[in-house]
Formats: sequence, structure tokens, C-alpha cells
Amino acid sequence: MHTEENSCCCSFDDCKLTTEWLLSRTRHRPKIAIVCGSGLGLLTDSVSNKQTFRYEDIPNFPVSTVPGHEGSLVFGQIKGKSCVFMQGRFHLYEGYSLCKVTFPVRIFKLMGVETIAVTNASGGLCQDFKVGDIMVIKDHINLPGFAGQHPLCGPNDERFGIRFPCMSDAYSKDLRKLVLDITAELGYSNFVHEGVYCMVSGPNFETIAEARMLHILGSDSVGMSTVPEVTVAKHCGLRVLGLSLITNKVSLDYSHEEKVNHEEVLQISKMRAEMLKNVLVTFIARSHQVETINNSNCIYSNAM
Ligand SMILES: O=P(O)(O)O[C@@H]1C[C@H](O)[C@@H](CO)O1
Ligand SMILES: Nc1nc2[nH]cnc2c(=O)[nH]1
Repeated sequence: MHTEENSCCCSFDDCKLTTEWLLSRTRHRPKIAIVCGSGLGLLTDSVSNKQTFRYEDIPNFPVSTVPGHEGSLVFGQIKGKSCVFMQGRFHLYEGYSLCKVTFPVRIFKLMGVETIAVTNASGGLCQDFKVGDIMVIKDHINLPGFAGQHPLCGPNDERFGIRFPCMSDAYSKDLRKLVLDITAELGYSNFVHEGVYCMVSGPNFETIAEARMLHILGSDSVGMSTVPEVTVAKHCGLRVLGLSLITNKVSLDYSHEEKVNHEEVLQISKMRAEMLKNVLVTFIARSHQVETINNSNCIYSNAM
């Protein structure tokens, strides 16, 4: 039954309005969007012909409330390729609905974006991972989704995608291969792994018992984002790459004395942002090598 409570707070018309607002203010027509995780805003350093919009100035956009998330949408070019960066993302624990958290993904789709690269900071559960490693996300566990906190709950708007989307191939195999090739060429193979990311709502970090449970369930890393954005991106037909920076090791042992905190997460992110930037710059330059997806439900890219 359609009720006010289960209706999406961001309708197709809201998305259209925001898309038109942006397209009428920028000449950029990006094909790639990049979401910068905690402390990873520096990823925009290599962008030329930059045009920046503060989130608070964009109609219907939420605003960033977390340190390490600047709150700007940055359009520009990297190696001649038009792209858009979210310098700062939104999280469930900030009090936003998952519909709001994922709102920018649908805007990107309507603008003509075909590929989205989602980055995050996460805690390493896999015992082989070291702080500062990069995990290429091959799959995820949507823990809040199991409890009904899911961005696609509520009436489905077919203009974005189908009611029951397949998620077994959410992270493009071809894009993963491209990134693994790039990291090998850059000499980064020793600290790059593929793995499974698990989303928890946060804002607290895990208890030892929770961490042990997530590890047993098959999670290689744990964080508080990414999964809603990827789910909505896959629903609307975007190609997805997910990169997770391991900013801390998650304790699985009661004798472990180290305590994780957000400042440490930001510190490691900033230290490794340059490395992640090198990967993404090459990825952006070469992502056209991977076959283009069917972009049939993009309504604006050719029109404006
Ligand atoms: O936006 P991401 O997922 O990179 O942020 C992670 C998860 C929490 O927001 C924060 C914890 O330090 O970093
Ligand atoms: N849930 C969670 N999120 C993180 N983000 C960065 N590190 C962590 C972590 O250890 N746990």
C-alpha cells in the first residue's frame, strides 16, 4: 500500500529539478562520478577546469555534517575526461534517510554519468590486510538492508530501474580487472586486495563480538557507507567500481589494546589519498577501454 511513510522523500521530479539546475549552471557533461570517502577529498587535486558547487546551494541536496567530508560537488576534467566528484558523502548515522543518502547517485544518472567509482575508509577484518592497504570491493553485505533499512524500499519508480534488481554482479568485473591491472602497473600490488565490504549503520565502531561475527559472515572490511550508493547505482544501470582504504585493523581479540577513532581514520586516509588518486586518475583515463553500458534510461545527457 502507498502511504506517506513508505513514500520516497526524493521523487523523480525532485531529481529532475536538481539535474536541470546543475546542467543549466555547468558546461561539464561527466561520464564518470567519483564519491570521496572520509578524508579522501584530496582526490580532486588533479582536476582541471574545476567548477565547484557547495551542497547547501544545490536544491534538494543534503549537507555534509561529518569532519573529513567537505560538502562540495566538483565538476572538471582529468586527462581530458569530464568527471564529477562528490567531495563528501552522506551517511545513515547522520540522520538522513537512505533515499537522501543516495539522492546524488540518481542525479548523476540523469546527467548522463555511466560509471561511478565509490571510495570509502574502512576497518580491516581480514587478518592479511594492513593499515593503508587498498581493497577493491568485489561484493558487499548489506547489513542494514537485512533489517529493512534499504534505499529501494517503498514504491519503485520504473524510470530509475526495476523492482527486483540483481545484485550478484553489483561491482563490475571488467572495472575490477582494469583497476587490478592499473595497480600492478603502478607497483602497488603488494598492498592491493579484492574483498567483501560489510556496511553497518554506525556511528559507533564495532564491539569485539560484532567484529568476530562480521568476520565469520565473510566480511573482509567494515564501514558505514557505500552499500546504499552502490545499490541505487546498480538499480539505475550504472557501472560500479568500489575502492576501500583500510584505515585501521578491527580488533577480533579482547587482549587488543588499540582503540579506533575517527581522527585516526582521517589521518590514514590523508596519508594514502595520493596513492588512491594515482589509481583513480589512470582509471578515469582508461575506463573507456571497458565496454559502454546501455544508457537508455538517461533522459538528459543528449538533450542538453
Ligand atoms: O564515508 P566513509 O565510509 O569513508 O566514512 C567512514 C565511516 C565513517 O563515516 C567514518 C568513521 O571514521 O569513516
Ligand atoms: N564500522 C566501521 N567503520 C569504519 N570506518 C573506518 N574504519 C572503520 C571501522 O573500523 N568500522
